[in-house]
Amino acid sequence: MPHLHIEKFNEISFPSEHNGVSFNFIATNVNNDKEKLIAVSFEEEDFFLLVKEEENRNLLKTDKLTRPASIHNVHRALSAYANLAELNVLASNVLSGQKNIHLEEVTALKKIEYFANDFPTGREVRIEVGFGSGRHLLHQAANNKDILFIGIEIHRPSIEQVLKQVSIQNLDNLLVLDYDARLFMELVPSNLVGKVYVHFPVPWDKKPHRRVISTSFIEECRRALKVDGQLELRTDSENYYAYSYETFIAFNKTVLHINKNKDIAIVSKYEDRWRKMEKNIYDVTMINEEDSEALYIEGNFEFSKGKSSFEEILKLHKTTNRFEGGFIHFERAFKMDDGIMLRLSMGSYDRPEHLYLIIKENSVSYYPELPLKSKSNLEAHKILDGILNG
Ligand SMILES: C[S@@+](CC[C@H](N)C(=O)[O-])C[C@H]1O[C@@H](n2cnc3c(N)ncnc32)[C@H](O)[C@@H]1O
Repeated sequence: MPHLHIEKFNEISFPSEHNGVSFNFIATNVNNDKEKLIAVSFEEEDFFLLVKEEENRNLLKTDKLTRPASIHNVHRALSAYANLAELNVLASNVLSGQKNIHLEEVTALKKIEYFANDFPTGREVRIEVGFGSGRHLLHQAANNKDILFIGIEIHRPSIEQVLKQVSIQNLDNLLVLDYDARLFMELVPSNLVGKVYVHFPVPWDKKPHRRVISTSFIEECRRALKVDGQLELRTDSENYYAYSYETFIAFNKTVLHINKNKDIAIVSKYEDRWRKMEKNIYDVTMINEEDSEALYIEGNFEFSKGKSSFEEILKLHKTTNRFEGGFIHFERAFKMDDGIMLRLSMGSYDRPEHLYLIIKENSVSYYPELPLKSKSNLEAHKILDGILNG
């Protein structure tokens, strides 16, 4: 992740603009004034830069929660701030050059709003969850030109590597999304998808709630799959295979196929490694046999008028509110010139959203964008609105 190691942090006056980058406001952690967030707008993207003043080093870096679709924009914002605030930079991995030409040309990288606002439904869709090096995804897209492939990853270097290939191979049937696939599946229209590939997911033996395969993930996949559509899990972990089998078999009206050491058309980087180590590879394929009801999610993310005082709201810091099917946890609190900001996680336990909430005298708003419109997020929002009203 891009960062600058600086001698000392200097604050500019807000708002300011430099080299096309707008610096809108600064927020300081209420419980640690050595941690600050700088709100930036650049090329229609809003995000934070994070300042951390530590005992033996000071850093200006990417805020992981709000990082924009183009990492190039973080590089630009870091350089512009350093320049404007006349920071003495001791070490840096910030690039000063032009955008990678492949990334500039490629329109394949989409934000979640693209899918939330108008999901492409003109042709069959296939989804690959956690595509890693992208070998399988790129092979499938190149060989099935009339099908739209959507690749979902949370590892930025893998995303950039695949975008480069999309440009080199001139693929117009492949879209890429940097997002948690478990949440994404909730907004895929019903009966649209031909295949969902989950190849070599992280087993998360010690943190099973982070696994991609779960009852709710299978439920959403099944709803999104057309009749005869398939959810394909491939894993080298016997433990993950056993856990997944148990989770799949609880579903009615589905057909399951189990395979051991099946050969497939293209071998991923992980599979290559396991094959060389002569590990067993397990496939669980679920075939959907049912038509599902259309996706319909009701509700909005508006806040009601009137709320508790800033002091009362700041007391929420570190508290957790649990409700049926989900929770809201107030992770951090920040002070701004004209209000306060909370960082929270909320929604369902296995698919929480992490976001910021800006609270001013007459308004409450999510930053930089609304949560994904899912049932559990809407439920969490209703409860959050109630909490803010005391
Ligand atoms: C072990 S790698 C396998 C990569 C690739 N499928 C292969 O076979 O080589 C698992 C990948 O899943 C990604 N991943 C993990 N959790 C995810 C999630 N919730 N949503 C999207 N991608 C995820 C990780 O970043 C990682 O690249």
